[in-house]
Amino acid sequence: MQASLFGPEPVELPDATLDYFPEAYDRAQADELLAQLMTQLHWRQDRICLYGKKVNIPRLQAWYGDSSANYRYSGLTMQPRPWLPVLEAIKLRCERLADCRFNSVLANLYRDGNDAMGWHSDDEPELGSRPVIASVSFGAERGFDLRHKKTGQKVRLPLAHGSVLIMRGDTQKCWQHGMARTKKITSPRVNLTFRWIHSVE
Ligand SMILES: O=C(O)CCC(=O)C(=O)O
Ligand SMILES: [Fe+2]
Repeated sequence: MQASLFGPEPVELPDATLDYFPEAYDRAQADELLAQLMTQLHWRQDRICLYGKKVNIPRLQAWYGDSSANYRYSGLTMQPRPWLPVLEAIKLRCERLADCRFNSVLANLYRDGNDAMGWHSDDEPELGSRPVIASVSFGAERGFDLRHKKTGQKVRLPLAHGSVLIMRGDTQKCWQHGMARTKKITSPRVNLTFRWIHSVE
């Protein structure tokens, strides 16, 4: 497969390094990959403890990677599922675009505009100090919100069907990101974030 025809488009923000490839995949490829990811991934409903109550998180998730890429989450050690061919192919494309390697991917399925992700940084110790994260989007275009931790500056990047956003440098240290609910969206979106997990003892 050829590399992206367009981009990267650098997104100029203080204390962040972002490269956006709006058409890493063309429309036909992106349609096909969306269908494969929706049907092939082992989507599950995770629950978190909120004010002492177990509640469903507002999206479905799946975790794949090398068997060594364990990570700890709320006191549990999570084992990734072994790679699927569709994920390995997308991983390779991201490794070429980002010029680095990934050993795991967190997949999120936003079934419609009611599904969302709260403000956070991808700053777990397993990710190291200046992680490179490649975020691939298929399906409904949703607004990816960024908020500077010190200045409060806010930006919304609409992430297109078939796009790749690469976050690196101080992006996680200085910014939070999230995805708000929206009544306007009634169709699904799949997002894959490729990461390198270091083993932490
Ligand atoms: O769905 C997105 O675009 C963001 C996903 C995300 O922030 C994450 O998986 O950590
Ligand atoms: Fe994130």
